[in-house]
Amino acid sequence: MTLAEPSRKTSVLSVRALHKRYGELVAVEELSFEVGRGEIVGLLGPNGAGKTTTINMVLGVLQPSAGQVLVDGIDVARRREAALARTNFAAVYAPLPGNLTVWQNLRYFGLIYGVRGLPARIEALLRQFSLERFRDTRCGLLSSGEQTRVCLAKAMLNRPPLLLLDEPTASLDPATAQDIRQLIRRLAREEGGGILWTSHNMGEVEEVCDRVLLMSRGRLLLQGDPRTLPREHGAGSLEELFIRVAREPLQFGAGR
Ligand SMILES: Nc1ncnc2c1ncn2[C@@H]1O[C@H](COP(=O)(O)OP(=O)(O)OP(=O)(O)O)[C@@H](O)[C@H]1O
Repeated sequence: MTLAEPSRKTSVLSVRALHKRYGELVAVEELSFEVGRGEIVGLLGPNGAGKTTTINMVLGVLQPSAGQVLVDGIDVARRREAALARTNFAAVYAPLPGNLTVWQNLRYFGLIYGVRGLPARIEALLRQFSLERFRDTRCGLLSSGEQTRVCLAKAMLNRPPLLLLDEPTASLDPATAQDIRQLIRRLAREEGGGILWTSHNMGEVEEVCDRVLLMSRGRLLLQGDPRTLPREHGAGSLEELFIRVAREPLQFGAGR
């Protein structure tokens, strides 16, 4: 199957009964969820809830203790390379090499991903992310917002059906963060990929995400539309619901 072929599956990500243990600590427990085509799903939870562990298992960086991850219908454990060709990732803690220019970085990662027609793809991304004037600038010299745009351009090189974004707007000023959110929403709409997004900014989550998954202590406790979920649980806002789940996870079933 080539990347251009549409998949018959509607989910770009299926996480099934995923489990991760670090010695005695259960970091992720019986976690199951889906991300649909063109859908932006927020993965939320207090520090230590298991979000990064989950993302690393989706990326095939960490091996699950049990359970299964399917990217675009492909089992990551059995066909890692094919699954990874259908995903990409951006996070502030994974910046691009600062000594390479924007163009060199896009070329380098484009070669790793085996992108066909790479020069034209790079030019299109430079335009899409308003990066043309930084083409020959070393990434280490760019501002945080500009570096985020380059990271997102890199993440779109292979037109991934699944995009993982770990706090993509952390450290950005409010105006730049809003620009980035609009850009990401447009990408989901126009490119049709699914996005799994982590953030601690509940206002941003309400604005961007179609659905949220609220985790605590490794378990998925609540999920739903970020605009209606708080009311369903007697909270005035997503932030209030988040704080209640963080402080009283047992009320939401964390101890089961
Ligand atoms: N390599 C490891 N060895 C042992 N424990 C680990 C390891 N990696 C993570 N943990 C533990 O697993 C739990 C989940 O961590 P994880 O980083 O997935 O949380 P998180 O939800 O991403 O948190 P944050 O919002 O702070 O980034 C935490 O208790 C953490 O201390």
